[in-house]
Amino acid sequence: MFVLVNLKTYPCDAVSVAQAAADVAADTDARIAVAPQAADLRPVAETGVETWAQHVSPHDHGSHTGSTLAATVADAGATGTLLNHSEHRLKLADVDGGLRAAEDTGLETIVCANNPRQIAAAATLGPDMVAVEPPELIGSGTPVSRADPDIVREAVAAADEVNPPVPVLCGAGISTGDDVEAAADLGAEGVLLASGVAKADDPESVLRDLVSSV
Ligand SMILES: O=C(CO)COP(=O)(O)O
Repeated sequence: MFVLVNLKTYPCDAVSVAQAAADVAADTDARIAVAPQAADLRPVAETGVETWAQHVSPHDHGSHTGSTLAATVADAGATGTLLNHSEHRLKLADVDGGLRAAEDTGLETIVCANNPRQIAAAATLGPDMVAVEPPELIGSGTPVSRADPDIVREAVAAADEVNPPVPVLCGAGISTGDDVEAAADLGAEGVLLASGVAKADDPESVLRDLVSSV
């Protein structure tokens, strides 16, 4: 199971969460990655943790004020990027363009989606992975793998129908090893989570519990 911690814009210390994630990954052989804000990519990557961007733009160098280029995040140490997170929705053309920009730079990609129909559309675009996150459960503390297991099962089936090798992650409310185990039982190959780690008093112990069953 792949555990990807999206730090969003939570007021946590990105480097100390990244260091904790790097330590837990080294001790356990679990695959754990951290996705900080763009400005924190380089110091996070310097901890040695697998580092992902939260978003990249479809653009190349030029007159694109406010954009985050795939080449720039890769240069800062990111090896992958999320696209189309529920809190950063994109036009279809920009999901496709972001994917192509990431691929050209050698970044791994995850396209996020709200539901199984969108997962099918996302998988058709050929990302490395897709992630289903029902918006109403994001930040709720109620894990999708328990609150809405069918959405995970149906997302796995939808991705399998259009693009069989594409792994499906699930996210929203995931915060314990039991939640990760439940996600795996539903066919997910990873989890995407945020508040359970970013808002924890002791992120390292949460991370250790998260990977205890993987
Ligand atoms: O949006 C998410 C991860 O990208 C999920 O957020 P929570 O783990 O806070 O529910």
